[in-house]
Amino acid sequence: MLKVCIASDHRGVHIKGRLVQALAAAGYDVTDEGTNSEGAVDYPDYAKRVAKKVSSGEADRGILICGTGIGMAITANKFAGVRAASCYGEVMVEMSRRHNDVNVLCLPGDMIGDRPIDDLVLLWMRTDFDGGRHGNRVSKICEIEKANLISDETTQRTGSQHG
Ligand SMILES: O=C(CO)[C@H](O)[C@H](O)[C@H](O)COP(=O)(O)O
Repeated sequence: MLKVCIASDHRGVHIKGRLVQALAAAGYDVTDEGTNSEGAVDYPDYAKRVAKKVSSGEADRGILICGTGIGMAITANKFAGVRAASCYGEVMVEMSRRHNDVNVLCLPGDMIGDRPIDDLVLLWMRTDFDGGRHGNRVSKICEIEKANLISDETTQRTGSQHG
């Protein structure tokens, strides 16, 4: 059974609990990486916990929830082998698996509110990658990632434009 790791910031914590229960009830091996209160936290800290596990192979899939899913996706995509996308709605969720082999689903807590999304997340969990021409394209993403890692090492780029 797939291992799935889940985390949220304060804008997604109201959804995380019920998703943990739904995933466990469906037989997935779920690890909850927090946050566990509504106190404000920084989404990169939680995206990192999940993305590290997916990147290392400790988890097969990750699920992250913040206000929009965008900050979580930006952070998770910094980790090798992670393909994270902010998706909401059946088509986006299904296509993220079938065409992009997305392994970290990022959800917009602000847009979900109290609506049940268990079915949407379970759809994402059970949808397989189509492979074929999509496999060639995802391989190109992996090649770009590999080349960028090497060029980062050689150019020793450091620093940030923010903060
Ligand atoms: O990461 C986000 C945006 O991409 C999330 O929406 C965060 O949850 C949001 O930025 C947190 O903002 P807050 O005003 O500190 O609650």
